[in-house]
Amino acid sequence: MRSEFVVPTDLDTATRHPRAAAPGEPVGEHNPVCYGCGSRAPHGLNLRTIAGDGLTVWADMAVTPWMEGGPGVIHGGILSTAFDEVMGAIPKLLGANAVTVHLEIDYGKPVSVGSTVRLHAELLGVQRRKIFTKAVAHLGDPNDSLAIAHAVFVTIKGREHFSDYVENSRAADEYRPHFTP
Ligand SMILES: CCCCCCCCCCCCCCCC(=O)SCCNC(=O)CCNC(=O)[C@H](O)C(C)(C)COP(=O)(O)OP(=O)(O)OC[C@H]1O[C@@H](n2cnc3c(N)ncnc32)[C@H](O)[C@@H]1OP(=O)(O)O
Repeated sequence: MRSEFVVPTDLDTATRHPRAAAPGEPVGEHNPVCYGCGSRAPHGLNLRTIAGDGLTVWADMAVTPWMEGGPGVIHGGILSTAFDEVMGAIPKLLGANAVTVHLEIDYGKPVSVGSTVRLHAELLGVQRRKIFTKAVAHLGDPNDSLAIAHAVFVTIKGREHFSDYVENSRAADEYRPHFTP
């Protein structure tokens, strides 16, 4: 499948954090009310991302009727959200808090409502605070991809980054103690 994302040639390697989820274990939600992974998000994907071998993760997403875009197929924005979420678990394997600064999707084939898509993401490398990732969506054969995504995440200091916004969170009551000096 075609992708024009240019992966820098001078990326550094990185190692899995000693306390990161082991292969086969869920990576865990970064926010219980996150649209992508939150188990308590009233609307959302409720994706459960699992650590793979090395610096990889995967998740399965059932494509249900509310995800429809074109007749009978998934909306590209939903697939994009799922990619962002799954690739966003890679920084956690490195023990880092990070947010997306760049997300690029190449859509190769329509994805049918009723199917279950597997999203598989891997670390490409790091460069200073930047974390480069790639992901593939498929129906069981990773070599027969439906779509490919690339994303760049940048590490942040969680409290600093979210302090001006945390009061807007549905879970503000739970977060407040962590943000009070
Ligand atoms: C109790 C506490 C709880 C806290 C718990 C936290 C949990 C962890 C939450 C995770 C949540 C994930 C959720 C899902 C994924 C989202 O949905 S994330 C949401 C969408 N993303 C955002 O809102 C990010 C908005 N952007 C920003 O806030 C700022 O750009 C950032 C990320 C803080 C970076 O700003 P900065 O610190 O000033 O850094 P800056 O020097 O501009 O950039 C750093 C590097 O990134 C590069 N860069 C910046 N933008 C780009 C770009 N668009 N393309 C390529 N490179 C870029 C820069 O060139 C620079 O590179 P180098 O100079 O090292 O080569």
